[in-house]
Amino acid sequence: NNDPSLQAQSLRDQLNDWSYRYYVQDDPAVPDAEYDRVFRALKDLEAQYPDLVTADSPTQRVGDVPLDAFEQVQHEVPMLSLDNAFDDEELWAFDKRIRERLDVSEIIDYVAEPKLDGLAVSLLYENGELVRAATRGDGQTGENITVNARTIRSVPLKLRGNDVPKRLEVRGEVVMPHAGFEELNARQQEAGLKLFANPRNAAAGSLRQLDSRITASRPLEFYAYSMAQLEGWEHPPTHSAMLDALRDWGLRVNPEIRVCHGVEALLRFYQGILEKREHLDYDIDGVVYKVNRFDWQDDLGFVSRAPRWAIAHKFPAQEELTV
Ligand SMILES: Cc1c[n+]2nc(N)[nH]c2nc1OC(C)C
Repeated sequence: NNDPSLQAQSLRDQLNDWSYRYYVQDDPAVPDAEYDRVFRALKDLEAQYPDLVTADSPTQRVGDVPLDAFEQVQHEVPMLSLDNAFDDEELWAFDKRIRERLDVSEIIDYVAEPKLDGLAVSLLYENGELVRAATRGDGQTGENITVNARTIRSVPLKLRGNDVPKRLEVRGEVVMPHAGFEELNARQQEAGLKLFANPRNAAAGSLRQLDSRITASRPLEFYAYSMAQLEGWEHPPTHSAMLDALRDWGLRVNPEIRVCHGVEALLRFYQGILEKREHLDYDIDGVVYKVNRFDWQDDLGFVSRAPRWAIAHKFPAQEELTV
């Protein structure tokens, strides 16, 4: 077909499909060179017909004009922190408190997730389009980092499929993988610039850049771990069903996440992730357990700043890496 608008649409769809395969399914469909070739073809087509450019085009990820400052964002649903458990007894006590409060005798299903050591971020999608990204800040007020979040390839600019919520707020962690961190510090060293102390600081520094071209040059990845606002879609009954929905919409969800039946299963998961820890591509500082059923999460609610229905089970501190 020689209709440039149809050509542009088909190139965009092709590139977005390949990105989904690469980032969400961890199963690339084509070599990077093929992706780049089609990307350049779209770029050329858009240069020839500028009014064909759409906000969700993969070519629109790198902003240009740096911001003077970050706007503030009020989180409609506060971004809370987590209580910690440092040993098995505290975990048994956590489970006991929950069963007593719910007044149930059955074994509780939890979702167990690696706790990524990065930066918590909120992504807001309206009618499937990414309209705003914000840092956690103090949990109530964060910074608007939308232009910077758009540069992260594993953040979809548009939700996948045509049956998407009217409004969806996704929460997750932005991390910098070890390999990217080492390369970045090598470049910083070369250029006589300051080195980053650890991947978490490097991710924070990269996300809070006023110039999104710098952010675009940094190896950042996003992993979704929960949903805050949801409109125009039937709320999933469990956290695990919610994570499946996020994957279907094109959000990357950590592949290590498991549903665990009771505390023994949580402790096995904890041991398993602890053994995997040094082979993972990114830093983690523990695992997070969440009651799977949302009706029970609602019954349990929150104490002051943290949910009663979730807890972080931290690892012993890693010997500090000497940079
Ligand atoms: C603060 C936080 C951090 N993390 N990290 C993971 N993996 N899940 C997760 N959930 C969080 O909060 C929810 C329990 C709301």
